[in-house]
Amino acid sequence: MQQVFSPSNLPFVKMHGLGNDFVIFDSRGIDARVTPKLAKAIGDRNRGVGFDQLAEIKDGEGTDISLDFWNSDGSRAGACGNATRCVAWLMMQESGNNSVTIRTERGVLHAVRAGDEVSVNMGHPQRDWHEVPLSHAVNTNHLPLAGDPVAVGMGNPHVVFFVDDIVGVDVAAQGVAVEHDPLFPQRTNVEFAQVRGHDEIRMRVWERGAGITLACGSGACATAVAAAERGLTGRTVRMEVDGGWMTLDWRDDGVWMTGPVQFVFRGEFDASFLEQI
Ligand SMILES: N[C@@H](CCC[C@H](N)C(=O)O)C(=O)O
Repeated sequence: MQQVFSPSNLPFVKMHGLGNDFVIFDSRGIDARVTPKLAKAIGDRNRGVGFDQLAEIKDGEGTDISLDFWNSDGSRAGACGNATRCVAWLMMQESGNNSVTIRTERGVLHAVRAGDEVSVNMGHPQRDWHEVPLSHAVNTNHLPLAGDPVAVGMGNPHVVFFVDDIVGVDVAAQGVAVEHDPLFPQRTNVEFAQVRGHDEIRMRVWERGAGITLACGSGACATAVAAAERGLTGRTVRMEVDGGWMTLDWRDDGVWMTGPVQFVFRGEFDASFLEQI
């Protein structure tokens, strides 16, 4: 019988990476598990705590830990780069080590300290249509959509539009329309990118299941891959998102993403809140 969360076993941590904010649970050693209903209630910015994503730490499987991710609409996500960096920081603070291995839906990720920032190898990009995934076979470098975007899977689906004037993009209106386009059977994250030079990109994002966020780590990785594939940049870029700056480095062993993390507070839920869910 699965244990139901109760205030005594539901402490949480609030963190953000470049303003992409997270509630982090540590479910290691207990049977209780997050549910879509619980995630959606906690993610409500008026009635709950509010987050872009919830990260649930579970026992490792040949790794230090495992991680599951939930969006604020209660949907699951196969990857969450900024939350991975935040949790990696927590684990490194706990262990005193400078690296951590993390099992996620997309496989084993490695994170390391990078000065006062955290780097994570988000793995290799998925470029075949069925890996992204898309609903049918198309050229993922030139999707049959207005704006000629690129599709890249990073454990979750992304579609990247290159634009000349990123300030003028209506991210919400265009983002929600593309998120729900039938070409994406699992919906998609939507990035808009303006290339500033061979090693610099400005990116804004509409996230599947969360809407506009100040940063998206897997989206930044997808954008860096798309730009390099199109020959618009090299494989190492500095990227400015609404929440600040990060570095992307597409190496032979995967796409490394580096940026800051910020601990905000530790909290615990009141029983009256949990009882209403
Ligand atoms: N902000 C995350 C991406 C979170 C998941 C995304 N909304 C999805 O549903 O795939 C990141 O930093 O990667």
